[in-house]
Amino acid sequence: MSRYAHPAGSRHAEILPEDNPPLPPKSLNELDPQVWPATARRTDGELAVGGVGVRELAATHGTPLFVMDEEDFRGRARDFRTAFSDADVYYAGKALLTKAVARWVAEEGLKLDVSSGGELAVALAAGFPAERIGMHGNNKSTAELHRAVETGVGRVIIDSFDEIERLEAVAAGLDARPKVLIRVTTGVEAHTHEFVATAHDDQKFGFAMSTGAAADAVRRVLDAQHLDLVGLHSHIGSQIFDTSGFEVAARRVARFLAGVHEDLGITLAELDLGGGLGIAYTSGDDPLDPKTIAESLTSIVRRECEEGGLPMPRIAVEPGRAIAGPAGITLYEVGTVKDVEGIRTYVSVDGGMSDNIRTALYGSEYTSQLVSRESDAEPMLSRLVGKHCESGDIIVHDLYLPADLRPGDLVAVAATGAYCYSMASNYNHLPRPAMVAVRDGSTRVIVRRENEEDLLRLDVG
Ligand SMILES: Cc1ncc(COP(=O)(O)O)c(C=O)c1O
Ligand SMILES: N[C@@H](CCCC[NH3+])C(=O)O
Repeated sequence: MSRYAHPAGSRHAEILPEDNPPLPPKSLNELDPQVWPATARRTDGELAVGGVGVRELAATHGTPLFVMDEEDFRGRARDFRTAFSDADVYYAGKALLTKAVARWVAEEGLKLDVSSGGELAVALAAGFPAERIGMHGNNKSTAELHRAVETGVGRVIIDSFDEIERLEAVAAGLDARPKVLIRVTTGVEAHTHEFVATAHDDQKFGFAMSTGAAADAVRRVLDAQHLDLVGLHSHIGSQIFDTSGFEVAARRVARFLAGVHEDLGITLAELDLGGGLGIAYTSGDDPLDPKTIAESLTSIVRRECEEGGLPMPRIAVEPGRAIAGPAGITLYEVGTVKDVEGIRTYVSVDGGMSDNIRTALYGSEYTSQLVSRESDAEPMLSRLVGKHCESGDIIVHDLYLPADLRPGDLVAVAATGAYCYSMASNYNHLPRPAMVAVRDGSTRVIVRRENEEDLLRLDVG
């Protein structure tokens, strides 16, 4: 079970107790299909994804390298579309957004959630239809709102009283009337890391239902002449494994919808229940499947609406991680193997917290293996670390790698498709890795590797 999955408080940068290492796995070469991308296979010992061997990928494109299994990504997008066939599925671009990814999303018939002007710009550059985009953000600037309204995004999710005024002014200036949803917080304590729980009252997102702010926001938006209120939005957090948090939130927000109907005589047609479905980072993780969650949410909303005497709204969801996460791996080359006698072996690779900040930030767990070959050597208790000047620059806290691991070997970390590239940095002036999409034996660079020129491009001093 991932540490991340527990409401463990601020466990970021915490080092696991040394006396409690995990048990070695049965095999160091076996790929758990729950954790690795759908097309991942070992052929003659070497890992291939999308029919392309990792040695060829590393030789041609260098390391670290993000490798996206296009078939896996598209398959998961399709699974959501099928499960939510009577609803709207907005892929949450914050998990991973490139022009190619935006096109996959469009081709698979999903809509797109963007949470900044930058994400909107990437989507538009990819030719993503503006009317299928929803715009999020707890502090959207006037310029961002202007761009969203001017380009005709399908909806804006309002997050603050200031934004109501700002968006009304922007819309009036453009003589437009954008569709808007109000983001409410339901008071649900999601079972996840506190940094990514978003529905309790003491945090920055949305309008609290418990304090009356949400009801106030509804009234103010209704008074705004240039805003077309179409629904409510609730997102409880991210990397969640149990249905109960989603269910309680769905019930509360559907009741609130019924309250709006009763008090104001207004029927809001849309109910967006956000994203947040967890994925398997390790074999112990047990993710929910889209079909189960779709059935449960739909029946809860239906029941509440029947009881409140209002028509069933159109449901929307916003999965990000559950579509992009399992489709991606990161390929690294081992640089040094350092045995700290009696404790563990530190395996340093050519990336680190600049391409995966999640371990340092949330104490996340990952699965990693030697992938350029297989090995029958003894399992060696290891810590996979990067090349940054931080002792917290850890990619995988505790794992077993084969004792014959040596510099030049390739290791892969699974389930890095979401929130790794999108949260990458240039710390220590490391160029950000390239990203390739692999499918049916062919490889396409979808984001090129940064180089020294890129690192110096903005430094005009
Ligand atoms: C409003 C909103 N929608 C969707 C998501 C996507 O979440 P996830 O990637 O966990 O599905 C997030 C991130 O937590 C979010 O804040
Ligand atoms: N970035 C986070 C999740 C935040 C989701 C966006 N609201 C992660 O890596 O898990």
